[in-house]
Amino acid sequence: MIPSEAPAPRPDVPEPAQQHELWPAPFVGDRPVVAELTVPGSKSLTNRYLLLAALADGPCRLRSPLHSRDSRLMVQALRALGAGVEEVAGDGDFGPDLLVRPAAWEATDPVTVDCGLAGTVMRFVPPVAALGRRPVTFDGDPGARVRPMGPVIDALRALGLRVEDGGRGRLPFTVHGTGGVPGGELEIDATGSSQFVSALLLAGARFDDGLLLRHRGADGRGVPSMPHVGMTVAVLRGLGVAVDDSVPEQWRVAPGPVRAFDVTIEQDLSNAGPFLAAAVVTGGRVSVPRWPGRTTQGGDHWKHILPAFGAEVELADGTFSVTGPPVVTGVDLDLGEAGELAPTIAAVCAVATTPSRLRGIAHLRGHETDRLAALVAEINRLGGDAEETEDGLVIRPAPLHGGTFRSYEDHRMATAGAVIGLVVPGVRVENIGTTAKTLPEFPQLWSELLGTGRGA
Ligand SMILES: O=C(O)C1=C[C@@H](OP(=O)(O)O)[C@@H](O)[C@H](O)C1
Ligand SMILES: C=C(OP(=O)(O)O)C(=O)O
Repeated sequence: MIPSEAPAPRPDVPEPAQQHELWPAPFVGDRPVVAELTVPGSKSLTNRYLLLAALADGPCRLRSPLHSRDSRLMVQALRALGAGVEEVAGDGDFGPDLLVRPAAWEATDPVTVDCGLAGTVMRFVPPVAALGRRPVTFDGDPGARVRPMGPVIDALRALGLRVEDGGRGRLPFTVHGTGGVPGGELEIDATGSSQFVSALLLAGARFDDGLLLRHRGADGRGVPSMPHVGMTVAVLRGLGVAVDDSVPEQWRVAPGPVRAFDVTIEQDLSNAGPFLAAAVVTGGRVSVPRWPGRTTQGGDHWKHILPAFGAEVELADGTFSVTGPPVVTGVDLDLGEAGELAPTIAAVCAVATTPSRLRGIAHLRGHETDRLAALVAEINRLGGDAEETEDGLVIRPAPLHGGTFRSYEDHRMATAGAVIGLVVPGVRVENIGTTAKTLPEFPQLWSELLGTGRGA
């Protein structure tokens, strides 16, 4: 069944009063996209290092960090908690470096933290706020107020903190720190997001007794996006924090200092995705220099995912290249480890010549929007044939036509619309500016990719 007008994916979130501009997605038709480009720094690495700098035992430097809405919200949150963050000139292509002076925890006056729509801010900052002495109120966009937060709030309570949330288990809520967290053993259900695990591990070394954290999923379900937990563990170890993850779904963080650091942030491999997908859907070739040889980023999965569509991939001399196939075939993929990549993948599936099935991504219903509903609605609005399953999507080939592709304040919905628009004439993406969440340069980089931008 192909509904002509699908329901709004988030009926619980009011429509923005303001009408957003429609961005005419550049259409290339039969012209293969051939380009080389790099993208700004990783959101996940930038926001982890920013947070850990506020907890470190001395001043820290982030080189080539991401500068986007999510990273700015993290900076503002850490400043509110008493850390100093300053921009200094660096060698990065996408903005200055950041110098961070760790937080002083003595202040007692109440503050408010705006989480925007950033999962890394709304989940990672509250356990850090618990270390201080001031009441910290967390709030965010209307879309953030429906994102799952319960496991972090419950964990803080289990650690002895007072958290006022009006019984909602969501934003807004206030954490009342008392100047320290005893720590100890905790059990949470992190089936809704890996960020619940990361949030507690990131602060865990600063708890008096450290932390022993166990995941116990409803119906035995596991933690999604596990590479992001792996990233958290690797970053902590790199800063001298002892983490034992030898038992599945259990993590022990030893109490101790977080060593001050000077790091260079890798480019965001998940955000490289739409550009790589451009090669796939147009039968072109896109290369990304400075691809890390070893990385904890989930975006490294492109190496395994893009060949499933028939593309050829190569990593040579630090440059990752993708050559698109003559005919894009559908895929059957479990994306439980890489849910963040699903909107881009779904866009490629929508223009593939055979059916696709994406599995293991039920938790995408709690991302920036309900991504499963949003993808179905927007692919079908263009004449596609997409359907939700219990844990993912089925997308069948159908002739697509132009029209509006709504983005629901979701950066990855907006870039998914751009990918489809490359090969479907007349696609207009609503609010392309929402890409500022993690990639404010998207419209310019997309023009450069197509040889129509600066320096073309
Ligand atoms: O820890 C992180 O930096 C992230 C974890 C993942 O969250 P989920 O586990 O909720 O998918 C990912 O999708 C998100 O974009 C970033
Ligand atoms: C799920 C995402 O973001 P967040 O960090 O806000 O959860 C994402 O960027 O795809």
